[in-house]
Amino acid sequence: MGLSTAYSPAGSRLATAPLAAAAARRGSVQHLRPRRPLIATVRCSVDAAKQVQDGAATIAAQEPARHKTGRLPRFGVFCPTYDLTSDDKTKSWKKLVTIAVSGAAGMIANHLLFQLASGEVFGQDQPIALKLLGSERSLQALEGVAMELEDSLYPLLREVSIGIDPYEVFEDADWALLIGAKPRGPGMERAALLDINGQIFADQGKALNTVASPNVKVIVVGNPCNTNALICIKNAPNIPAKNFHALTRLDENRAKCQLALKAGVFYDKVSNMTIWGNHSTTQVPDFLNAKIDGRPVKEVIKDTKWLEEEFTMTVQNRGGVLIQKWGRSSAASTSVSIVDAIKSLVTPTPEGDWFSSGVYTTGNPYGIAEDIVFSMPCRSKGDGDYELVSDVLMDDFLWERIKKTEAELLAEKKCVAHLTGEGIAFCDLREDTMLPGEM
Ligand SMILES: NC(=O)C1=CN([C@@H]2O[C@H](COP(=O)(O)OP(=O)(O)OC[C@H]3O[C@@H](n4cnc5c(N)ncnc54)[C@H](OP(=O)(O)O)[C@@H]3O)[C@@H](O)[C@H]2O)C=CC1
Ligand SMILES: O=C([O-])CC(=O)C(=O)O
Repeated sequence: MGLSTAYSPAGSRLATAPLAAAAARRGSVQHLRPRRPLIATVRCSVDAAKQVQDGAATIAAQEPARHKTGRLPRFGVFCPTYDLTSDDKTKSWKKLVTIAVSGAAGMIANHLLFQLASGEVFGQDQPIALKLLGSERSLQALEGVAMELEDSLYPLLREVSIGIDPYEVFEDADWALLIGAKPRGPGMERAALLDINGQIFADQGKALNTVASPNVKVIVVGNPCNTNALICIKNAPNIPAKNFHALTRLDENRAKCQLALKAGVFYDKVSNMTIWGNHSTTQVPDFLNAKIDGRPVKEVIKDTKWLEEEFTMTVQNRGGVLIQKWGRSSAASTSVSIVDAIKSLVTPTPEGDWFSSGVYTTGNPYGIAEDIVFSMPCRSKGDGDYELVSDVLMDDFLWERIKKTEAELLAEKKCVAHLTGEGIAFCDLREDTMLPGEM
């Protein structure tokens, strides 16, 4: 079987043709693709060692693959030399779902990609294509990830492709799981993190707007995820704002775990768990509306001081405590929570229950400031969409804390005004609040 690794210049006709087609489908192109070097890799051999050695093969070797597929170069048996569609005809599978994942060589993705490929997330009759976004920095690692996916022989995994250009990787994506982001380093101001990562999400929002499926569902994981999601929304005007989520499901799962432990019940007895607000230490785990075995938490756990103080702080700081113990931030449990978040959108929410997600606030029934991304209680019919739950209780304790996390998000929004098209950024983060992973 042939082998090639190719480097292609930006803007080649072959590279841009699919973009033009996507733009034509959409009717208008809001953002033109920036011209910059493109590195894409073709993997059409099972000889991994030779692949790594052959790091700089020719453009010519890559172009035939692009001609045949009109898509990103693929890996292994997913190369265009093998026609997978002839196999699919004999199977009663659903139509292929295309999932783009950024930060695909990172720790969270290293769990998530295998859960996606196994069928655990979208079901055993749902074939998937994985499109992995990396960078020049991570390209080799990304190839390693793709090789491991191949070696796992997942029947539902019908395509693996990698790239470092979001305009290629996000093409026709039905789901975009945006994980890649720079971690905050020692001594780094939150404002600097907002700016560096915000730039990544502005670029990726533009790319999604131009080439993804018009109804793509986007889950932003990379921190600060609420504000990154807002930046994405503002840079993707063709995609409904409702389609964007900031991941707060890990916080919900952490809160459920703490309540179950305190009440002496198994996790599955805890329901209606809302995380309000920002994925930061100002987040509000709502014990007023949560239930244990169908009963209000406050009827089961009568220790209000524990709920207001220890429970709340444990959930807010869980990520940081974990980093102190493990030396790295949560990766496996984050991946599980991304799986939970997707499943919550593609399966009907059980009657009377709900789930938390960071979503766009415009039109919310609670009186939370409009035009930010705020974690709130959601329900889904299982069609990928959701509605906000309106019948929730509110008291002074809960509302006061909701206002604090709202204030933080409004301040973060001002810091990224230059990335949302709202003018000149002014960053005045009074308290330098933390991501859950920082303490
Ligand atoms: N919302 C939530 O609940 C949680 C969010 N997180 C966040 O998820 C993100 C990813 O976490 P994790 O997978 O553990 O992190 P890793 O460090 O393992 O991977 C992150 C990836 O981000 C990419 N990246 C993009 N820009 C930069 C940059 N400037 N410097 C360094 N890396 C960059 C890198 O990929 P490449 O080079 O390919 O771009 C890297 O592989 C982080 O922002 C983390 O804070 C973590 C836990 C929970
Ligand atoms: O700060 C981080 O990277 C980790 C994080 O979000 C969490 O554990 O909730």
